[in-house]
Amino acid sequence: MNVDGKKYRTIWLAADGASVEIIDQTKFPYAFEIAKLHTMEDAAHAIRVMQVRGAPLIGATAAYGVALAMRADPSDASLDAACSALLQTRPTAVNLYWALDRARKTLIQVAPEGRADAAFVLANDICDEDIAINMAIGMHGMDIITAIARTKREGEPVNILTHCNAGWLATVDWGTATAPVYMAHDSGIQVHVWVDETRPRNQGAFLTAWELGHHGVPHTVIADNAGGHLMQHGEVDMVITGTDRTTATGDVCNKIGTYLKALAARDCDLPFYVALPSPTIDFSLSDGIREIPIEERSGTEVSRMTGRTDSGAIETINIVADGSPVGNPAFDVTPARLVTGLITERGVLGANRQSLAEAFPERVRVSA
Ligand SMILES: CSC[C@@H](O)[C@@H](O)C(=O)COP(=O)(O)O
Repeated sequence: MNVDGKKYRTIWLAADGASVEIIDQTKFPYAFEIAKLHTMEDAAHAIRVMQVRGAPLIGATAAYGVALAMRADPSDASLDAACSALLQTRPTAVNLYWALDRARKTLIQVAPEGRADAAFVLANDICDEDIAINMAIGMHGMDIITAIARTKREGEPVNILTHCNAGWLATVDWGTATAPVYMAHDSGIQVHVWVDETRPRNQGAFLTAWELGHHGVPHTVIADNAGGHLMQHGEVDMVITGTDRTTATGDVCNKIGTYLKALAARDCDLPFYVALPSPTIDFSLSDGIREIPIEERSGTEVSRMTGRTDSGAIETINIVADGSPVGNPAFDVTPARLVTGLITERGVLGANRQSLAEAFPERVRVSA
């Protein structure tokens, strides 16, 4: 997407052809900075500390991480070591496993002397595919927004609530949940986005607000707890979130607090959509609540807050009573029964085994 008139992806091969550049997302919303990854360890670090984050971008970064490892040492042992080191970086988004599995299966068939080049081609393909997938998600999701827009009075926007950042910063470009929003906005449909996930990491306030603002999409940041109230008062027309892992049965795992939005949407009889690229589907799982590993992150993300003071300094403060233990589960699972539809690159699907299997038969066979 455009940042101050210049087109960016979130990750790309640097001009030197040997390193990889990323937008450093730990600097948002105060600075737009590019960081360089020279080694597989740099890529693993970038995923671990969330310089890059969001399920599709984690997968793309892992693929580049393998390529950097192959440039340093293209042996079988190095390939295995790189895949297993990168797999340890974050547990919940299945795109990480998907990208590494694809990289390993592809590269093991290539002679070591050709592996680095093949690995960079593969990483680049994964990035290009992610963009194409998100554009298709955008087109399918835009149809839903268009239908709601037709029910609105002149000048009234379609109000969309999204949680966390499933925007272009979470992918290579366009985003998943935001792709329909950007496409609707670009085609002249009036949209307004309620932006939340203000805690624990402020991904909505820091990232989604930043990217919507830079694209000129009208939006309002709200506290996480405000969503249900706005739904009860007719201020929300639909919810669209992303997902880090979706089971074969349509259960959806996404940033903590997504489940509560889905419950409120159901109580208010509002559509709750989840936008996802097919690499986010884990066809090996059937029960999201029991089977999806949930990342437990540092309690300091809850007990501290970082922000910019009026004088421009970035400071971190403590906000929890001294001595109180703090828990920080980073994701939750929304059961399929609460999901109105899954917006995928192959259309809007029912959140159930049959719809997913019919839309992606080649994936079912591979994981069966
Ligand atoms: C298109 S991204 C979907 C999800 O990855 C996104 O909603 C999310 O939960 C990101 O969590 P994060 O912890 O920032 O990696």
